[in-house]
Amino acid sequence: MGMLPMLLGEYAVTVVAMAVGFLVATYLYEPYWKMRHVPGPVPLPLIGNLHLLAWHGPDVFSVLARKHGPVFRFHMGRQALIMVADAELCRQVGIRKFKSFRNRSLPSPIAKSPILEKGLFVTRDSRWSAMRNTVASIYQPSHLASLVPTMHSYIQRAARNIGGVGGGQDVDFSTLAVSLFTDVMGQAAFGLDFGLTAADKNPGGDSSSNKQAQEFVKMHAHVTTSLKMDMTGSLSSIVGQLVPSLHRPFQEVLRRVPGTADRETDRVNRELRRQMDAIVADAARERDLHYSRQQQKKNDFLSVVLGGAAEKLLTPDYIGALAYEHILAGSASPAFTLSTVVYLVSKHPEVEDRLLKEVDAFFLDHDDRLPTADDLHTNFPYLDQVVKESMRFYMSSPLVARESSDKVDIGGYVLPKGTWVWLAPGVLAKDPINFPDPELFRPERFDPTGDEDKRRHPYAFIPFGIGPRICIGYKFSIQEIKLAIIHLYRQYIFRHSPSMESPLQFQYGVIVNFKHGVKLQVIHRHKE
Ligand code: HEM
Repeated sequence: MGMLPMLLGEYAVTVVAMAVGFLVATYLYEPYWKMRHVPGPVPLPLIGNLHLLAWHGPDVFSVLARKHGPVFRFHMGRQALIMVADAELCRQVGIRKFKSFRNRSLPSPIAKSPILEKGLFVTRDSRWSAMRNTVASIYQPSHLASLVPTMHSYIQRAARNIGGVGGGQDVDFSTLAVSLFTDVMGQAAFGLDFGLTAADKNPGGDSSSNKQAQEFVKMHAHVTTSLKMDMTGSLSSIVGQLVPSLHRPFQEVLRRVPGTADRETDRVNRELRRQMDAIVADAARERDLHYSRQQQKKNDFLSVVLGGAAEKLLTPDYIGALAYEHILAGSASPAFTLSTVVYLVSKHPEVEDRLLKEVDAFFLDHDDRLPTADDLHTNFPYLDQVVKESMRFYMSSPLVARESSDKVDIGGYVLPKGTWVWLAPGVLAKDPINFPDPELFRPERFDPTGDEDKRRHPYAFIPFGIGPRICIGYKFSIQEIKLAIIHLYRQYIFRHSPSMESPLQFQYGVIVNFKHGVKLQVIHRHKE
């Protein structure tokens, strides 16, 4: 062998290695290069700016907005996000330029989740608008008002259940709130009583329907908590965040490997799909039976969607996904909000005092009065402020995702088609310009007759998102949360358990959740 071929061989290896290095660097840095005209922190290879999120938690977005201005770049792995942290610019993205921002941009583990991909949250363009128009009727005020008695009976049932935990014992309020709203949503979405808050049912009971419901909810909890965005999810979802195109191949391989989180997620997704399909098929059969017997129509989500002209648009798989999405979206966020209200109120005696006075005044001389949807809207002004301030203080969805469908200018920055633009309601909620002393819990700041409320930008407080793509369950949740608070505070007050950590710790997934629950002590207000 002569020297020349050997040198050529080494040379070829070097050239190939350099070419591969160049291609990898180009692949990783291309998104940064395209967005370099937008200010922001320098991304590291592969992880982008995720290390900042790990260090500071979501406060990082307030820190970056202060440093770089209201429009800045943040790299989630390779993916560039353009963050918008200004109320007027949020209005532009969410409302004024909605035509260019109809769709949500979502990390691959969420967008490709078989359980979510046919729901309203992930669907895009004309299919989304057709689906949204179809289900919007269920959120009309008259339909919501008709749900009050059901909500009421479940809330009373759960409240009785809390009462059973006496003697200064701790309750994990957040778990209880998830059970409560899952029950409410089970009824509202499927017309089924999951019975999670039924005092007369043994939660671990062995009736087969009870067991099935428990299993369903266990899987449901798995879906809610496994969609994490902070690099602590399954291996494929971590890889998917760093290099989105690798998510699917990794998932395909890992779901075959015993013991992996991907395998468990795959099992749960399949099983949930199977159960949802069965529930939809049952509901369709029952509906036909109702029609043939001329019985009164049912008003749960499934029956309404099945009964509408929607059948051509919504095949059973879409209907199943929509109904399931209701349970998923409809239990976790309202439960988070209710738990934060109770947590914050029990820390602020002056707020608790005013709230109790308002609740008691409503029932004065009418002990068995049931608040109507109208009452909830108009007769509890302070409660309204308490709920808003709690949502501002601890926001369950501090980021709202959009994607540009053409070239568009936001705040003086021209963004190419396909840019991921994320609004930051969590940053707006802590901005002293709109919320003086943002670290103080002060419900009165939302008093509509007060100066602070009048001065505030109309889109500075957007915990349910903004524009045509705003949360569809917005009014539904406010109604159930208010109803729950009224019933709870008629009977109890709450105090922090000594075993609860302070300050509260959170985990960041599709929505924010508590790391260790919200542990409270329940005190009966009127001991017989
Ligand atoms: C406190 C409770 C809740 C909060 C804070 C909340 C928050 C949000 C947010 C921030 C969005 C994104 C909006 C946007 O992109 O502009 C959203 C979307 C959505 N929410 Fe909620 N949500 C809550 C309760 C509910 C409930 C009870 C349901 C179901 C009944 C629900 C169903 C949905 C759906 C289906 C979407 C997607 C809407 C679409 O893309 O058209 N949410 N929610």
